[in-house]
Amino acid sequence: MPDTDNVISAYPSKIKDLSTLFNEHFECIDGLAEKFKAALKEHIVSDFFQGDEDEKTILLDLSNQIAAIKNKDDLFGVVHASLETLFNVQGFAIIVVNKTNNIHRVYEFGQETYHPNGKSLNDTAFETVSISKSVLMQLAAISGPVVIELAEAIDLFPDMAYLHTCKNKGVDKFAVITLEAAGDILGYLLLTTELLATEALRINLLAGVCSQLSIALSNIILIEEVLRWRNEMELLLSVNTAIASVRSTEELAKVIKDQLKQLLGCSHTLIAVRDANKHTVSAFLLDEDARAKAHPAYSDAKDGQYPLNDSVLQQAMNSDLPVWFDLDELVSQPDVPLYIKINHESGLKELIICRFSKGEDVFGFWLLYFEEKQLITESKLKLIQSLSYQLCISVANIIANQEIDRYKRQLEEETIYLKEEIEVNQNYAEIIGESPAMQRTFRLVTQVSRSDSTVLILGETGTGKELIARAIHNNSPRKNKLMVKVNCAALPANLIESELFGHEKGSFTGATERRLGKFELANNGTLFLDEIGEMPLELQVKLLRALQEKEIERVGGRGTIKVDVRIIAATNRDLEKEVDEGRFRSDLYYRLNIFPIHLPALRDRKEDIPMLATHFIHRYSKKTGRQITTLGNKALQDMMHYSWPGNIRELEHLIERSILLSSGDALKQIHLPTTKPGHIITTTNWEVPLKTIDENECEHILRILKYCQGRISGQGGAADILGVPASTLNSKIKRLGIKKEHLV
Ligand SMILES: Nc1ncnc2c1ncn2[C@@H]1O[C@H](COP(=O)(O)OP(=O)(O)OP(=O)(O)O)[C@@H](O)[C@H]1O
Repeated sequence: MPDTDNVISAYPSKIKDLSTLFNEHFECIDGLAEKFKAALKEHIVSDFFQGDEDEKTILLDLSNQIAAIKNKDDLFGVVHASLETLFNVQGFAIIVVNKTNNIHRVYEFGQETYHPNGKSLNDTAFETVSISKSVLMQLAAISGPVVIELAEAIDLFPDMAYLHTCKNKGVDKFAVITLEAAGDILGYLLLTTELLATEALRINLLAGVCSQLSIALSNIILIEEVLRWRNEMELLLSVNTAIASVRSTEELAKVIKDQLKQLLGCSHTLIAVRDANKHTVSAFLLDEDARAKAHPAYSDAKDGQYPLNDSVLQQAMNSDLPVWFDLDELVSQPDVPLYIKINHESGLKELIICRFSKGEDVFGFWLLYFEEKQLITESKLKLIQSLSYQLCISVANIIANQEIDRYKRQLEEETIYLKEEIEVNQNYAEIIGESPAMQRTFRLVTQVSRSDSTVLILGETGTGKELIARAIHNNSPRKNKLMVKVNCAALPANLIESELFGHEKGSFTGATERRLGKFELANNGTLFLDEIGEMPLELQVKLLRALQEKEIERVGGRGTIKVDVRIIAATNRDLEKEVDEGRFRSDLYYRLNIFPIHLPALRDRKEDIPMLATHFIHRYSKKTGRQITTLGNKALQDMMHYSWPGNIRELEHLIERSILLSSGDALKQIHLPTTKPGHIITTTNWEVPLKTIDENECEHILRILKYCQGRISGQGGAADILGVPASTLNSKIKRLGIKKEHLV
């Protein structure tokens, strides 16, 4: 109930004037004045009660409308309507303060909104702007409605379109009213002060509107939070499903590109994993869209190996939560890592790093770069953390799959070698030779086998260099590991490096998968470098380095890999001569020539021929199902007088062929080749071989086939030279039992 005396005393001059008038002119006015006073009092009281009732009704209406509000569009509609009706307000702004990382949303609403950057109302309403810490502090000092100058308000919120609109309209003062709910400051309402001056008596009404507004605002913030959370959960679920089905780095890169980057609003991401040495990390998954790609140092940075304990990674390694970095601050510190430097110089502002760990073991990191500052909210950090757990599992799976693939390939290759070894062991079960030269060789083999020394086996083709190499390996402490053979003459120069040292996926055209080199495959075993004299000069340097450092680097790889390999090299070239003529590096020659073994040519140990011949007759009789029990004297004599340019291999093949061409249980004849340049037949007791027409024909066809390297048809082919149609030659070949292997 208002105090009417006080109200009347608020109008003293008017009451005084009235009573003077009445005193002077009317005696009876005294009684009327009392009545007037009573009436006025009654009017003021009733007016007051009416106003109070209106406000209550308005607030009740407002509260009903506010209760139905679901989003900020509804809120602006209702608040605008009530402010306009109650206070004739044309425009207002609501600033919602989000304390996390000083991110603030400014919701503006006004007519004819003007924006300094020429943006329209649709662009500016609800825009998100960041507010400096000092402004925040000034705002926090506001408790009730305060009046500030327009210039002051623009200083606080230079980008607020609403203020610029007001400036255009000539408004020079503003009221700032704090919006609070349950003791928390939600934000601020900005209005013109004109309203406060003219509606001074309705300040309570304004406070009522503001408290309703605060409730609605806090509801909207909660609804928004729930919706955002629900959206994030949905996205997280779909990303999780996508990540769960990822099997390769390519698939992972696609999920990151198509879903994660958009979800997190980051410029690019990178996954780094720990290297085999366990002290450094290097890139595992690079982002194709990395801004720093144009940076001159990008290629160095991308291929770099970074210590796990560098100033940046160390912090992420020690934190269970994602760690947030300001790149401006980071680069001002000493020893800033190259990857930070190039990203900062490419305009990136912030970085979040999550660690990947299996239990206590940190095996990698996820780096997310942002182009703008202060866009990382607490909820985004939580989201990043949840995603990093999924990514961690996915990356661990990919690495495990790669390892399995690698082992599978290694196993496949090892199986090939083991099969070869079994075959070879069957072949090489016996090394035949009783000549003093071979006995000397056996002694050397026994001596060197026990050590890890590099062995260089020299000798003409077919003298048994590989056989001796296997004997050394099989008698060495490494015999339970592989002996891996590389034929340096059989590979194109550009492939030998990858054959020896392996390659990383994508290191050259055709390198579709990471591949182990022979060095790695022979780890803890023996590497047999056959035909070492054929190795290209440029690769000789790399081989020398590998032999000296005992470590190799894969083609396209980052960093070196330690290997423990025993080297046995062989050549039929005169390496000293090769060195003199500049085709073989002298330093590599000295590195290989630690323990040379010279294998004698067969012509220099003819005393071994009968034994070798018997050995091969047994082997091939068995193989062909024949029962050859005798070697004719003439056949033996022929062999003893032949020069054997192809050495034991030639002897072996000739015996096989002769067995095929013979009949009965005696091998009476060895089908030695006729004179060829360089193949001097040293037979002293020349005898005319008594051959059948078929045998002669067979020999002649074989000779021509060899000359044509097995080509039958076409110009210059065997049929062409022999002057018969290809079909005729084919049927002759069939009839005479000539096989491919006879051409060797
Ligand atoms: N002492 C030996 N006793 C039995 N067989 C032998 C002997 N020496 C070589 N051989 C046979 O000769 C064939 C060729 O031997 P090997 O491949 O070891 O020669 P190589 O010197 O390495 O030849 P290349 O220089 O052409 O590579 C083998 O199939 C093996 O059966």
